Amino acid sequence: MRALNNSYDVVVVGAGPAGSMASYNASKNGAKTLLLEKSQEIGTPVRCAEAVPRLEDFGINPDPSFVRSYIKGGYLIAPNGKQVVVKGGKTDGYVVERKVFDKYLAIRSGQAGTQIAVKSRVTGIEKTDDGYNVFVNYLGDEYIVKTKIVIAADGVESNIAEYAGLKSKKSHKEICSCAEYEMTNVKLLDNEMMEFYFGDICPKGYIWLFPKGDTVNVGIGIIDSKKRAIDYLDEFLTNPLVKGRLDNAVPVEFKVGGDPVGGPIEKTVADNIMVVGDAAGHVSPLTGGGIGLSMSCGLMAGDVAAQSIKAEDHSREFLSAYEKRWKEKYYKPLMKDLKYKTILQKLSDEELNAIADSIPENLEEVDVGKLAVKIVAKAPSLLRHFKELI
Ligand SMILES: Cc1cc2nc3c(=O)[nH]c(=O)nc-3n(C[C@H](O)[C@H](O)[C@H](O)COP(=O)(O)OP(=O)(O)OC[C@H]3O[C@@H](n4cnc5c(N)ncnc54)[C@H](O)[C@@H]3O)c2cc1C
Repeated sequence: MRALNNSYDVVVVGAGPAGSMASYNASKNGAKTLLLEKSQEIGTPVRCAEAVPRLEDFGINPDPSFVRSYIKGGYLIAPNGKQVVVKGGKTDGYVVERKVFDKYLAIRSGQAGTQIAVKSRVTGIEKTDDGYNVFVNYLGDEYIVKTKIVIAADGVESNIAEYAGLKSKKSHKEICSCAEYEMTNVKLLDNEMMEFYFGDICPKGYIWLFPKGDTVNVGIGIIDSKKRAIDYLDEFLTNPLVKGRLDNAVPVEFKVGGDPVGGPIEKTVADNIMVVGDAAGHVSPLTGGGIGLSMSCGLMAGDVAAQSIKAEDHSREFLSAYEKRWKEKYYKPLMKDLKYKTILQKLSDEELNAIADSIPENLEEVDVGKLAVKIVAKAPSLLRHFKELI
């Protein structure tokens, strides 16, 4: 493989959204960059519900080749069936075909100058005087690629950062176990709205229905439960909450995966290395969404990598500009989401019902104080959670 017989300014491990965006920005800003992906086809296997934020905010045209649905909001559905409608903001976006979308992002990076090697698994990295040796297995042959900077974008299964002593191990309580059917013949409440179900039917997580053109992603994410995610999902298919809407549904794809919802890791840079995306915990602990965050933090890492090459300074101090940038933008919101998730996980079905029953149709006209009093009147046990929020 020609691309592996070379040395680079920047080697990015993993061609997910984080890696493709990081390599795109590194190349665009002049760094000689290699993107390594262990899969033979970028974007596969898919382990995702495929909802992405407004792509226009990343300068990406929402091309029909990968956009399957436009999303204008979602229904949050309590155990008693009460629906709370949320629209705009973070719920505004698309459901994409990730196999095509991830490949599109890699192609875009290749067109900016990135060398790409697929079916190339990184098996280790070794610190050198000013950079790293990256060990790559390609079709059974071992290669050593020299680089000044490594960007670890190797997702939830990440071990590249740990080779550099950066990542703390996440416990199984911080990884959401997910299972998902992509199904056709599903009747949605609205073809432009997502549906989210909460409560005992999906312990410490939620069930989702995301419109995807002529199919729907029907999935579940749970934590630390007695049964497997797929068992809860199969039970849900006949739940009265979706009565008559999934009766004729047939799966055309099945996906499983882990979502790191324990919050961001603290240290994401060391000399000659940066960590980004799922590998860095750049995922909302509340929603499990990480594509937008990975893309955004990937751009930041690629930008700082290119600056570091120009400045001929690849030290931790220089690369800290990346950590400073993502923390300024995302650290507080991620920690807030972590707090909300922790509270949400403790709510009983009765408490979830009390909250949903008290929330008016028009959320914009809500007086938060009066709403809190109304909710606590319905379920006094909720008072302890309000105290946690203060
Ligand atoms: C079931 C499920 C549903 C989800 N739904 C959504 C959703 O609807 N919206 C959303 O925003 N987020 C969702 N997420 C989260 C989202 O998928 C991730 O946050 C996102 O993919 C992170 O991007 P990334 O580039 O960091 O990692 P990834 O997309 O995981 O990419 C990492 C890449 O690194 C490669 N790699 C790993 N190790 C090596 C190695 N040693 N050598 C070479 N290559 C390697 C992998 O093959 C992979 O291609 C979901 C997650 C799950 C599990």
